[in-house]
This record gives sequence, C-alpha cells and structure tokens, in this order.
Amino acid sequence: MASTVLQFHDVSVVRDGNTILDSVDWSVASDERWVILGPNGAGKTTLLQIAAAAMHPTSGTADVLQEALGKVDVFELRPMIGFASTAMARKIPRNETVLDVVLTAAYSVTGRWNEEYESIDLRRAQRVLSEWGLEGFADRRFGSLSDGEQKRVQIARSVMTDPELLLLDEPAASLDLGAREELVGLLGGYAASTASPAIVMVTHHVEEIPVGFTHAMLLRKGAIVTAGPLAEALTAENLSETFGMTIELTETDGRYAARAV
Ligand SMILES: Nc1ncnc2c1ncn2[C@@H]1O[C@H](COP(=O)(O)OP(=O)(O)OP(=O)(O)O)[C@@H](O)[C@H]1O
Repeated sequence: MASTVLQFHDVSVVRDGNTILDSVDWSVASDERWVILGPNGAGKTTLLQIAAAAMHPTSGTADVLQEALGKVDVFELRPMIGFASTAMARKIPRNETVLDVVLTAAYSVTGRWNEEYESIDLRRAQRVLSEWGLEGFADRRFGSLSDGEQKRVQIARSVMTDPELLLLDEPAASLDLGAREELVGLLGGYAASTASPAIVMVTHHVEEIPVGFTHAMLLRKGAIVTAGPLAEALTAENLSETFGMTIELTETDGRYAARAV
C-alpha cells in the first residue's frame, strides 16, 4: 500500500524579507511521480531543498518520510533520499571514476578515500550503472563524460542507496535532443517500475516530462497555481496562468509539447 513520503502544511520560506515559498500545502505518496514546473525564481529548487531535508521552512510544517523537519536528525533522514542536481554534481571530483562516483553514495561522500566497499555494494553499483545505460563506463573518469552521460551517472548515484524518495532538479538541463530523449526514456522506464520510489522532478520544459509521470505542481512566485493528477493540473490554461502568457499545450502518446500562442 502507498505511504505518504512528503506532507507539507502551510510551508513558507522567507529570505531577506522576500517570500520565496508562500503557504504551500502538498502531499506526495510513495507511488506518485511528480513534475514541478514554474518560471525562473518561482521557488522550485527551494521546495526541493525542503523535500531533501536540506532546508527548514521559515513557518509551517514539513514531514519528510513521515518525520517532521526540526524534530528529526536530518543526517539519519538524508541517506533515504536520492537527490540529483547541478549543485551536487559540482562536488564530484572530475578525476573520480564513474564506478566510484556511484559507489561513494553508499557512504554519503563524494570523492573516494580509503573506504572499504562491500562486494554487495559493488554489485549494486554495477547493476545501477547498467540500468542507466552506463555499462562499459565504470572505469571512465567522470570529467571525461559527455553532459548526457554525466547526468545519468548523477541519477545512478542518487538511486544507489535504494532511496524512498528521489528528487531530480532539472535532470535534462543542457542536454542535446538525443541525450534528452535517452534520459527521458530511461526516467519513464524507472518511473513505471512499482519497485521505484516516489519521484519529484523539477524541470523547465513540458517536453522533458517522462511518460508515466502521475502528478504536476505549477508554481508561480512561491505559490501553488495548481497541484494534482497530471491530466488535471497540466493544462494550457494553468500553464498560461503560471507563465503569464497564452500557452498552447499538446499531448501525444503521453509526451507533452508547449508553445506561446
Ligand atoms: N538564500 C537566499 N537568499 C535570498 N534569496 C534567495 C535565497 N535562495 C533563493 N532565493 C531567491 O528565491 C527565489 C526562488 O529561488 P529558487 O532557486 O527556489 O527558484 P527556482 O524556481 O528553482 O528558479 P530557477 O528556475 O531559476 O532555477 C529566487 O528569486 C532566488 O533569488
């Protein structure tokens, strides 16, 4: 049975007198796959930071994996959360091998030092690499990979610990069309598996929503425009309100495309 992995009640974040998140109520169940869309500065990354137990709300309550932020040791919570973002990627040493980038997730570190890895970790890392289309890449240096390959390594790293919640901040940003399609296809396959955790993905483009994603949140100026099942939330009308322009939305075989009218 599905359990609740995120429960936000009246969550606000204020920084330097600016309201970055404004009274957000949100609930995510373990079998849901969410996409979060909104203009630059809408608060998407801030929302993800709270979901990652990396930031506390200024007011309101946020339960992550059924633990209330502020009352739980976040260092116990974080290993159960996979988080892939550009900020995380910057911490990965360029000369680290792909295998070590993924393996070190088991120890919540970046950069291999003298840890002894169990063979079970090694086998899991190799399986995760092959699931993300990275067979044959184990010995390559992270810095020598293409953007698309690096993004897939980051996701492989974030699922290495078998998390209960997977957070992806713009996983397809800067990818060319082929690399994007490859990644969106892999994410769709991953999302379809009942063994996969709850997923929350921030993106700027509806074209990057994998087939099988179930829910959407549209954010504007820190406030929710709409949040709910994908078919109800992701409409031309809601996108137009979110981006402040008239937008046309099309859907073909579970993939979306949008443009201004
Ligand atoms: N520590 C901070 N102090 C002051 N302002 C901040 C801080 N962190 C974020 N902000 C501001 O909060 C707003 C929301 O930022 P956030 O990164 O969450 O937006 P976003 O929707 O992810 O944007 P983008 O799509 O451009 O990545 C921005 O205007 C940003 O400048």
